[in-house]
Amino acid sequence: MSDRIVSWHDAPSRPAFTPPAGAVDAHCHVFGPQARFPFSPKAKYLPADAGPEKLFALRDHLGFSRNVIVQASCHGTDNSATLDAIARSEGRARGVAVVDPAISEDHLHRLHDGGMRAVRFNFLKRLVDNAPKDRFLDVAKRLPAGWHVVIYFEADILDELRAFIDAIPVPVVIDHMGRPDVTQGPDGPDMKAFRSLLDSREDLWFKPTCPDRLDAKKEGGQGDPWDAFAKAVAPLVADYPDRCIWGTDWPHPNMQDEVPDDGHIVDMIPRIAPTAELQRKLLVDNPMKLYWDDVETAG
Ligand SMILES: O=C(O)/C=C(\CC(=O)C(=O)O)C(=O)O
Repeated sequence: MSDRIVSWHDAPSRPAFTPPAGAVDAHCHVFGPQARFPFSPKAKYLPADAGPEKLFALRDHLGFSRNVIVQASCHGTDNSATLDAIARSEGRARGVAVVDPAISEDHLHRLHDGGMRAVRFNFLKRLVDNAPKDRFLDVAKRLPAGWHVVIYFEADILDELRAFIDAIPVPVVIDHMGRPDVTQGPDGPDMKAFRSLLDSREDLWFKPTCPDRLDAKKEGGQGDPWDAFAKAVAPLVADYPDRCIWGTDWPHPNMQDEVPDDGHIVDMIPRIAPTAELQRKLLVDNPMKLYWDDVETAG
């Protein structure tokens, strides 16, 4: 297939920021390789291969120790590519699965054995055909012990999702803060609404991630170095330091028109988490609690 998309930098810079020992890149994906792991017939984008070797080389290049690999929508509900990457990581990766809500308990436990610790519910219309809340809630009630739910949505449907989120009986992690308009600033309506969601339950976590998406030129932002993102997001990390986790979002699905430099993405970290204590929480303590609660110390 000649038109498979490349959405990642082939030679990202080395960041100026050095992550603390044991740092986790808690939001990244793998694509294929397609010859072994074909994309879903329902995929909304067809990327070039971005497999585990590339991901682990990037992890080392950026100074990270671990990855949380989130099943990308182009692989649908067949988690084989993500499970294969976890299996190749020598214990240094765990995952977030996407499942058919009718999945059996047995299958969920096999996913657990393969390193999955959460399911993702994706509400972006450009990525999935449907997002059945009642069926999502049913599977949320049947997850293995210790699992959580990851939700991906855009700010304009937050209100509509509140009752659904309230009803989820396990901890919830929100991808990219529910995609607020960061150009509104830290006190804009989108950030206010997101703070009100965070205040509604203690076991709600978030990813202060994707400056490249949220402050993209095509979203009305300025692009790299993503100053509006830094300004809007730093106060959120300061106010909820025990409930945030961070990731690169490599290989940046659908970002082929404004491919970010991963070194620059990492250099956003000290701008939103300026102290060593905040950095340790964001990159080590918090993701370890969610994904490696069976491991005593990071490293
Ligand atoms: O991965 C992300 O963070 C965002 C994505 C892709 C995605 O979620 C998927 O394919 O499942 C996006 O906004 O296109």
